[in-house]
Amino acid sequence: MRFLTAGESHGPQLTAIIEGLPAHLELTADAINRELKRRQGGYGRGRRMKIESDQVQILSGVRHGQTTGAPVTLVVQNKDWKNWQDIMGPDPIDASQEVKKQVTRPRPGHADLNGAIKYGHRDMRNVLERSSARETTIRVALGAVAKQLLSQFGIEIAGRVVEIGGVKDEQEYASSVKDIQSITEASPVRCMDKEIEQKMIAAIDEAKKNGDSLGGVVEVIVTGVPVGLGSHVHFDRKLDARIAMAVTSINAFKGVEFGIGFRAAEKPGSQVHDEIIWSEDKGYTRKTNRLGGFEGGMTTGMPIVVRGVMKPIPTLYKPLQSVDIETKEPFSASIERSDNCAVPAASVVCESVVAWEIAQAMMEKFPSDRIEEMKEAFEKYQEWAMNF
Ligand SMILES: Cc1cc2nc3c(=O)[nH]c(=O)nc-3n(C[C@H](O)[C@H](O)[C@H](O)COP(=O)(O)O)c2cc1C
Ligand SMILES: C=C(O[C@@H]1CC(C(=O)O)=C[C@@H](OP(=O)(O)O)[C@H]1O)C(=O)O
Repeated sequence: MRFLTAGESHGPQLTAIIEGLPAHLELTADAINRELKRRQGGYGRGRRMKIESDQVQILSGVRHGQTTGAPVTLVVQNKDWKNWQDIMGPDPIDASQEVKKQVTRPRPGHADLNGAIKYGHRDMRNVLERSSARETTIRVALGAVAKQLLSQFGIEIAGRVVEIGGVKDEQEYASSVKDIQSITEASPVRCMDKEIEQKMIAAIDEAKKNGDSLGGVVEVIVTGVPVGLGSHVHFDRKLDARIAMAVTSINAFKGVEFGIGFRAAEKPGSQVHDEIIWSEDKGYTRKTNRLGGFEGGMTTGMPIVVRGVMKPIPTLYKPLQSVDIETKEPFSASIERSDNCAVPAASVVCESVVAWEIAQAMMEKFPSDRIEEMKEAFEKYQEWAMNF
């Protein structure tokens, strides 16, 4: 199973094409729209989110609420496009026309300058339009499809915010996805602790007042995963490695860890590795889950626990040193609009990219053209693993 995405932040639409989904999977626009709405929420977002109200159109591969096995095309329109048509249109302009809203002032921390030099764009709009996290909209639509597939196998996924700007929620993850979902849905910062939530909100407000931005840490857990997704036999089949790639591909994500993650460096092996136990009703499990559900690039069957760190948003009202590429003069930042913290929204993106990687690993382990056949193979394997 694979996908491609296309689309600019202020272009007409975002598009994704998925190839390799089994036939007869129930898929509705409503299920995808619920996820798109979740991504748009969250404290700290800028004015763009007041313009957009993301809705998916399913343009191929689904008929009467079920996949047919053909490629699935998903489209989300940019409402803001109507304000950008003369700037972002594909038609050539003649020499007498002025290119409007040219960008010649690269923002430290964004893709502007590197992309401009690499692709030879004097107008850095040609870079920022695609490097914008607007693309995460369609990644969430893809994640919604993946979640739909995973739900057929009882695999559930939830995300929460565990840190914003140094304000931390130290509570260990809950093993119930439902606990996380119910609390984070009601929380504007998608945090599980009410008191800490208020401190996070205050930190975001304070940063905004100072023309600054904040990053943070998000956590995603996945339950119901069978043992043995991914593989130890080759580097690019290791599922933890693929998830790490997917998480750090989210705009502004700079690191990833599984289970106790970087804290493993401080502890002896006896306090890191999870002891193996067996029981008649559960088969092989682990006493603890410090390794976050992975050994040897494969799932252990314990919940997957993955965390990603997001750096603060690069577009700042507070000036940072940069250089205008036309005049070579230093300038002070002047911007129109930006998010000042997108960590809560990014937790939904993180869930989505993790869901996609797991769905893809499921398709590799139980390859099939029909969802029913895939379920049969899954159930047979679960029984085999239990009796092993
Ligand atoms: C949901 C989300 C919203 C974002 N919103 C903004 C924004 O409003 N302004 C901005 O400068 N960067 C924003 N970013 C971050 C940039 O897209 C990102 O820093 C940029 O693409 C450069 O890539 P890098 O940080 O991964 O190196 C956002 C990221 C995410 C995940
Ligand atoms: C559009 C979204 O996020 C955008 C991500 C983004 C960036 O530079 O990454 C910059 C902003 O774009 P704009 O300049 O149009 O306000 C955000 O609003 C979105 O999340 O849907």
